[in-house]
Amino acid sequence: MTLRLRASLTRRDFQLSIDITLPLEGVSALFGPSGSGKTTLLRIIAGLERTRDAQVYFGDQCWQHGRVFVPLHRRRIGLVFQEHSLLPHLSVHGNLAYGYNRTPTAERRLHLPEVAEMLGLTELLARPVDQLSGGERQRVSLGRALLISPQLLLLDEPLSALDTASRREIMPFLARMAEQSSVPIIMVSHAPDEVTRLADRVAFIRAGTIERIESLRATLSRPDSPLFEDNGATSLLEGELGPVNRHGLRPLGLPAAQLWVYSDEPVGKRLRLRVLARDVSLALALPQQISIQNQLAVTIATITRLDEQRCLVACHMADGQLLLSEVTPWSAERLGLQPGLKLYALVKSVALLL
Ligand SMILES: Nc1ncnc2c1ncn2[C@@H]1O[C@H](COP(=O)(O)OP(=O)(O)OP(=O)(O)O)[C@@H](O)[C@H]1O
Repeated sequence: MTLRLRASLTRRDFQLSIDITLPLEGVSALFGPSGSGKTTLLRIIAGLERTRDAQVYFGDQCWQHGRVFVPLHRRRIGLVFQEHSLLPHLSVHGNLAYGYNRTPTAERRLHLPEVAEMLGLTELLARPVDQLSGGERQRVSLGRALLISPQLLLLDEPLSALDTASRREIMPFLARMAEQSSVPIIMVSHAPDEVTRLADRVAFIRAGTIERIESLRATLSRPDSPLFEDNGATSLLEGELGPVNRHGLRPLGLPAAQLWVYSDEPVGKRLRLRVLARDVSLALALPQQISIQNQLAVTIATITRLDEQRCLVACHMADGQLLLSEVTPWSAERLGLQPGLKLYALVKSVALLL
């Protein structure tokens, strides 16, 4: 299933010109700088920005083309914005039930108890929404949008009004919602950590045009990815969680490509892990007397000179996943690094993306 979108729009200092086909499975992030047109694009998809000559097709449904213009409520889109827009005089339950009760019975696919459970709201159902934290309120907004059983969820920077602790708290719920609800999500974000954590693919927008659409994995494997602006190059690894050892650590991934992590998730659960390239060192032999637990046999795929002081070395792990390491050009020369060389990656720190 895809969203096909063609639209152009001119404002005083701003020109939007879009012609894209966006796959709709899972989470698509719309990533770009402030003023690049992210919200405008979302509004065109929702039918809130009525541009002449735009064409919007959701799968084989025509939402806008020529004289056809389907209004927002008939597009069956769930919307969540930066600031919550809950009904202040109602409880959590009242807010969740609001859209649900207005959805025709035949179209209801998601129901209140399961959505409340998914978003950790079951214990809060009786609470008035003005007695909730910012993060809890945003979870209610997500639940309310889901309970109209939408065909598509549009999230416009849903976490950006929250403080760091609330963002961290809500991310696992968002991830779970994306995984369990099977509703495709388009999420506007300018936070690389959100995108790395939640997205399956990224559409990069700049000055009113989509520069490219690529899978998260593809974007993380190129050294010039705009997602690296904050933390430098980052690897995204995936694996199944193993049982806890006597030190409280658990293996993630296949035995030959295993990283040790702390986690309370169940055995067998697939988890994403983020590793910053600057936290990965390379060694020609397996070091013996070293505190670093995570030592992996890898093979160099490519070496890219980033600047005077840094080389990015992309390595294949034994399971085929790509692990990036940042080293100095001096180290690269000293170790004789070249594509095809087998060596060891020492991973100083990993972050589980729950
Ligand atoms: N109602 C409006 N009238 C005129 N210009 C507008 C209007 N809304 C947005 N703009 C302009 O259109 C351009 C794109 O705005 P848009 O809100 O889509 O960007 P954005 O990428 O979502 O930005 P941000 O990340 O800051 O929210 C900007 O130059 C903005 O100033």
